[in-house]
Amino acid sequence: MHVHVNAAESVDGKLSTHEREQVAISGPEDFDRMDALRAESAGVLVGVGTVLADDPSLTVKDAERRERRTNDGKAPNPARVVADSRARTPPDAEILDDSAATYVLASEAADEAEVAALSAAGATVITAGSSRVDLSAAFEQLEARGVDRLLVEGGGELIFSLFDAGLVDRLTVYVGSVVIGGRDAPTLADGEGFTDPETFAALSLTDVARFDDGVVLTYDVQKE
Ligand SMILES: NC(=O)C1=CN([C@@H]2O[C@H](COP(=O)(O)OP(=O)(O)OC[C@H]3O[C@@H](n4cnc5c(N)ncnc54)[C@H](O)[C@@H]3O)[C@@H](O)[C@H]2O)C=CC1
Ligand SMILES: Nc1nc(O)c(N)c(N[C@@H]2O[C@H](COP(=O)(O)O)[C@@H](O)[C@H]2O)n1
Repeated sequence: MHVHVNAAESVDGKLSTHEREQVAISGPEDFDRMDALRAESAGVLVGVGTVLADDPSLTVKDAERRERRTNDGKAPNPARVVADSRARTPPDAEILDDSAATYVLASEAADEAEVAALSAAGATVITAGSSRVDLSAAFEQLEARGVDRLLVEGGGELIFSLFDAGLVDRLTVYVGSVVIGGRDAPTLADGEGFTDPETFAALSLTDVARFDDGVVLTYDVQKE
């Protein structure tokens, strides 16, 4: 599985406000760059925290990009994938409309009735892990279904877990020219955090580019 994490943060590293409400940190050029990344992906992954906060659609917005995908024999939109240990995704969430396939990665702790409701709403539920989604195992099941290239859009809890599990290949971060602040505002990588410097995720900076009134930093992730 190739995993590319892309997100937008303020200069102080926040993904949104302390109220966890969606804010547009990117400008039009960066949203278009993100749309191009979606069009190149087999799946777009977010955590359920992002679904609950933002209710994103995760579709390719540009019609020409969707047409190119169709001409290449692909579905117009990549699959939508949500990491959702307890199957909390609302059955009327945007990611469950009929514009693309949707996978819910759940754990064995998910309530059977919630799983059934998501299946009835059109999702394919993949179970991996006892109390939290085992991301490596879930990715193996996605690959078996042809989803072999993931764009991860957030949020901070999920992104930290992916780094912690050594699953990230590439990171692009748009740094918008704004300060959001707030000790409880989500950051690019939340979770428990690393303690031993030996275990920090090591990155290699490969590009710096200006988009809108901010910069996009591109990193390859060093793997052992
Ligand atoms: N600026 C940006 O680029 C973006 C900002 N956001 C913002 O991020 C915030 C949401 O982020 P978070 O609250 O951190 O939620 P999140 O989107 O990272 O979801 C976390 C949830 O995912 C589930 N999960 C299942 N398996 C997991 C695993 N192995 N590791 C970690 N989580 C797992 C858990 O239920 C966990 O609570 C919102 O405020 C949203 O607006 C979200 C995406 C992009
Ligand atoms: N790249 C980026 N920049 C921002 O400023 C953002 N607020 C986000 N948020 C994420 O964008 C996605 C929206 O998807 P749809 O337009 O609904 O398809 C979603 O993943 C948000 O969390 N991203």
